[in-house]
Amino acid sequence: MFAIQPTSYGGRGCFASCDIPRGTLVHIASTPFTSVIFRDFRKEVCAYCLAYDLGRTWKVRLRGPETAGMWFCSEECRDRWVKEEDPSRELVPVLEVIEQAVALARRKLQNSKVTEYDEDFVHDDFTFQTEAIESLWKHIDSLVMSTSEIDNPLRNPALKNRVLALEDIEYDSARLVAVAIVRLYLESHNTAIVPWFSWNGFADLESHESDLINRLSALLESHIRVFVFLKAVMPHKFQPFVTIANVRAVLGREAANAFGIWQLPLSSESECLGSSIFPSGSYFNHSCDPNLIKTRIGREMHFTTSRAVREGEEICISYGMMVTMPVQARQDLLQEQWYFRCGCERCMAELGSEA
Ligand SMILES: C[S@@+](CC[C@H](N)C(=O)[O-])C[C@H]1O[C@@H](n2cnc3c(N)ncnc32)[C@H](O)[C@@H]1O
Repeated sequence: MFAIQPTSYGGRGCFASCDIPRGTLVHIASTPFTSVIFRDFRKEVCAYCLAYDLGRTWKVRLRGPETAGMWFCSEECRDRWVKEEDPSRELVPVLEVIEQAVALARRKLQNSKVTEYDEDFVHDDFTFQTEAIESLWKHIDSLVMSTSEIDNPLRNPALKNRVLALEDIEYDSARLVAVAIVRLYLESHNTAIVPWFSWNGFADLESHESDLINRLSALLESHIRVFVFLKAVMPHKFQPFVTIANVRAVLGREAANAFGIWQLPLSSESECLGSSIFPSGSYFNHSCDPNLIKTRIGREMHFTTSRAVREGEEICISYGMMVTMPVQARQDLLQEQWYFRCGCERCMAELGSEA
């Protein structure tokens, strides 16, 4: 019903291949390539259908001793998660190891006097030039490589505190990256995958890594901690895939492509419960006069036309609740939160008439 083609203002976009009536469901993005329910909410959000009942704790856990930090609203959801997300049973042990490492790190941190890193890698005078960022990552690589042969980064004094003092949001990022790395591992072992589910399909998405860290220097330090943590805890067979390039690939793509898992029904009071990346749903550009509505139905994202669309017209969603704002406020919000200058037809027309 639509094809992905280049646009003149913002990379690729989705263009109608035929006339599409209003109210047509043009796409369903079903299983995320990777996703995470934020730590604060994970007991209250079903790991399969994402049901959230105003803070009620769900009771169903995985069968067996591993809990992998997941709660389910029903046994049916639990069994569907295992069947659809982890048929090869590679993911649960990885998530479990992360959970155990977090618990251990928290205990160690409580018993030690360490509350901060010995020294941040990103100093006040750090310049966010590409070369500076690349050479910092090279430095991290050499620190990790010098220890990983014989041991893990927890034994390296320059890295240890960095792993121990991870923030909740960094554990969330670590889970998001770990799921993607398990997918990559499975793919490299020829486990059957659907096309939208390939690492290449994921890596083809846009990255906003440099915009992200240029705006908030702490994020570079944070990405480093996520990498070092995964290097320390991911089981041996996944280690060849725990590379700086892969960690940066996931975290950079999250910034440009993640769909927030918002509490339903959606309102300005809704909590953001987590984050999912659906490559197949990531080619819809933003418009301040959208003709497509995205709706979360359980764990799926549904994309439905909100008016009739002509063949050849671009189909766009709105990335946030901003269509009623004045043009400059919309531009500022999109730049601030999504790192791009909106080039949609409405903005161009309104900015043109203001000039
Ligand atoms: C989810 S991706 C959409 C697909 C993307 N255009 C691509 O080629 O991969 C979001 C990115 O597309 C670009 N984009 C989306 N809507 C835009 C708009 N209205 N104006 C300018 N750039 C836009 C921005 O770079 C944004 O970070």
